[in-house]
Amino acid sequence: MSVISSITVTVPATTANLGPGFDCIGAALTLYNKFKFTPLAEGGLIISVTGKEAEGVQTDENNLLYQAFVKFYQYIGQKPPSVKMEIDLGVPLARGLGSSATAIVGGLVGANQLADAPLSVLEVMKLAIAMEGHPDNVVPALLGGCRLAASSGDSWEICDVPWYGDIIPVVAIPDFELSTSEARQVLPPQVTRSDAIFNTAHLGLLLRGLQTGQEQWLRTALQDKLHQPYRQALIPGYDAVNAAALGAGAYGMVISGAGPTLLALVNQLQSQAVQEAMLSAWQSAGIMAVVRSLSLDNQGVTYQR
Ligand SMILES: Nc1ncnc2c1ncn2[C@@H]1O[C@H](COP(=O)(O)OP(=O)(O)O)[C@@H](O)[C@H]1O
Ligand SMILES: N[C@@H](CCOP(=O)(O)O)C(=O)O
Repeated sequence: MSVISSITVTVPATTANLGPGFDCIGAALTLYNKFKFTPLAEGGLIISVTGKEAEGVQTDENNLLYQAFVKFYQYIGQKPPSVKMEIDLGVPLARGLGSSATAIVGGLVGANQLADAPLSVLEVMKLAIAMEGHPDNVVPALLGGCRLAASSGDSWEICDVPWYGDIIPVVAIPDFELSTSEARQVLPPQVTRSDAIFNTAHLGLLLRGLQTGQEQWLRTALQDKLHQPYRQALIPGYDAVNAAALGAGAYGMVISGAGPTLLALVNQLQSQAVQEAMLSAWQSAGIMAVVRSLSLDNQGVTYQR
């Protein structure tokens, strides 16, 4: 076995659901968390966190990055080593940009590398999906790009979704948190057949719209009936920001992940106007926000020894 002094794992943020693809589609974005793992000869656990919102991350054994690290060693039947974990936060917490997915993927990949990579990427992916409970943020965080995940028995079919180059993701990130578990609690346990059909058709159209950039398809496709109607009430200013984004020429606006970040898909020409309109609408509703134009990350998780 080789001796590793430390390993740094970089994991991208994600935007899950993309409107009608609840719990099955997501894309990796150019915003990153970095996790450095150093084995400790003297024993114990040390967790340090830097970056904006660092005080929101636990620094004991309840830390999600550490829980994923431990999960990996349980899976391979070994005792987790003592470790120092240095977290550099670039992904805002509990905003619907997959911060929990970065911690789960980072912990599993960091542990796998420290242990000399006994698990394949697919095995790590299955563990990550099991920990997160749905695939749509951990899969693109791990593999990059836009990904559709479909379960097949106890395995997963993962499909790379082509993304037309001129479709730009603009994220409007408010200064309040909404935990994914809270945003899942408002969802009904059952949906009507007509709502299921609506989303099936719109997700199909979305895949073609993302691939071709066909404007009218994208405008129609971003609608959803499975989660957004129930979650909008948790996001003050939602209607105003949506109207502003559409008025400035966005193809559409959706809730990023479980929210509260709002994601507009735009073309290059409209990007600046949409960003300004979303920011101003949120400010008028009394909410501070950061609005950014991002790109798709096509690499997924990376690591350096
Ligand atoms: N870098 C991190 N290290 C450890 N835990 C993290 C990290 N980022 C997020 N978490 C945990 O995940 C929680 C947020 O998860 P969640 O509610 O699913 O929101 P998100 O939409 O950001 O994934 C945080 O409150 C924290 O407990
Ligand atoms: N499909 C999930 C996605 C949650 O993503 P996150 O980025 O908010 O963790 C959901 O909508 O609940």
